[in-house]
Amino acid sequence: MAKMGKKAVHFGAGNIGRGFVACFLHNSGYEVVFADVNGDLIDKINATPSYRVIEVGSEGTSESTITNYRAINSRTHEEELVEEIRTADVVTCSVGPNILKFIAPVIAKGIDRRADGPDEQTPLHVIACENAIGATDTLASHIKDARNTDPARLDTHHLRARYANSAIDRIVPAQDPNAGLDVTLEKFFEWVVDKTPFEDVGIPSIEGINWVNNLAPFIERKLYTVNTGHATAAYHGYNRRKRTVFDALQDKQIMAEVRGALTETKNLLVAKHGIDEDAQEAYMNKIIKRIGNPHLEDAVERVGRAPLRKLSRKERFVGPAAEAAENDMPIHFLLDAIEMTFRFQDVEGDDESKELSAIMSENTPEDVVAKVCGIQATEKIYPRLVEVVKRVQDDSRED
Ligand SMILES: NC(=O)C1=CN([C@@H]2O[C@H](COP(=O)(O)OP(=O)(O)OC[C@H]3O[C@@H](n4cnc5c(N)ncnc54)[C@H](O)[C@@H]3O)[C@@H](O)[C@H]2O)C=CC1
Ligand SMILES: O=P(O)(O)OC[C@H]1O[C@](O)(CO)[C@@H](O)[C@@H]1O
Repeated sequence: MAKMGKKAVHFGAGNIGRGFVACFLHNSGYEVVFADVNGDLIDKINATPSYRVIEVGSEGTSESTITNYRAINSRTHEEELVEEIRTADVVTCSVGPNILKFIAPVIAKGIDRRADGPDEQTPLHVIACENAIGATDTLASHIKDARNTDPARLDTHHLRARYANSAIDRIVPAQDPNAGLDVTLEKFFEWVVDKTPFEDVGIPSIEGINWVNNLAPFIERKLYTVNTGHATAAYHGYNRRKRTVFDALQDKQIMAEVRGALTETKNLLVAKHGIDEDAQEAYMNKIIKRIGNPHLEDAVERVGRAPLRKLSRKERFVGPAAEAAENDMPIHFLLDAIEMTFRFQDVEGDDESKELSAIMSENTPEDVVAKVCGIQATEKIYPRLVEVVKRVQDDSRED
């Protein structure tokens, strides 16, 4: 039976927002106020009293029903949203790492209006649920930016808000446009949150969260296994004209590329975090099975979306490859995946793939590596990335 009275404001009423975060908040007794910029979606949410979350997998299908939510357009109804944040218990988001700076100002205004807890009001618990290392820290730094908050009150900000990083893992593919608000997703989920920022003010009771003291190994293991593997399959699949990730993994050569890339990240994770090698091997096999779920119909273009973000310094390919290279570990398969990512250009509906294409045609290989991957000439991986970029540029000139 759901407990009443708690409120969460969730930015981003998309796939992971409706299908995962809001679902868990609802099941834990929260009223969920969605904040989004998509007017049609807002109207649909406010006109639909419930939606279904449908879990699919080889074990069969199961459903749950989500109720007790509302939606606010953060572009047109800022004052209303500020008040919701002032009176909320939790703020979460799943908008994409590049959008965090845009949602920060309204959150900052809501926090500035709160009472200085914990006696008067418990500080707001803020958790960003994005595929990025330290996404909540990034959001917090935008919120605390003097342009967004009251600089005079920064030294008491921690009395009004606390920030915890998280790792979130669940495959939620693009949804059938005729499905309304319903979300179809995989059964598996993992949501790990750093509990240390909340310990003295109370950890929110959200069923399903694994609260930990040290998030770093969890987020790196997740990003460098699930996301590296998934994106490797997607980019190789895209370049070999496969439709879905499942289709890509039926190709033995692509499967070998995925296994190769994940073996390279496994070597790094084992050496860096002391993760047991057999446990990591088992995790890797489980991930390969998950990303190959035939029931998800997950298009390679969705999984490959935003290639510039995915080629950046702290992300799923360049992050582990740069670190492995510094430690003289093999990175052959990661470089293959990076090459396939550089070839993901001019994809319909993906602005970053168009931007990538322009960057590739207007810059030297050295400048591309610096601009896109954030890698310096002094780093061991640098000449190998330059070689990859040069090969992709040469091939495009021949086309
Ligand atoms: N779909 C998945 O399988 C998973 C996604 N994630 C992460 O979750 C985040 C969101 O991914 P999805 O839900 O798949 O994307 P999505 O595109 O389905 O949802 C994003 C939502 O954010 C909204 N939005 C955009 N700008 C906004 C703004 N300024 N203010 C408020 N809302 C705004 C969009 O209108 C959209 O409804 C990404 O960081 C992704 O990496 C993490 C784990 C799994
Ligand atoms: O925007 P991104 O980083 O591709 O995030 C979505 C990805 O997150 C994952 O669900 C993993 O949790 C991938 O399966 C999915 O493609």
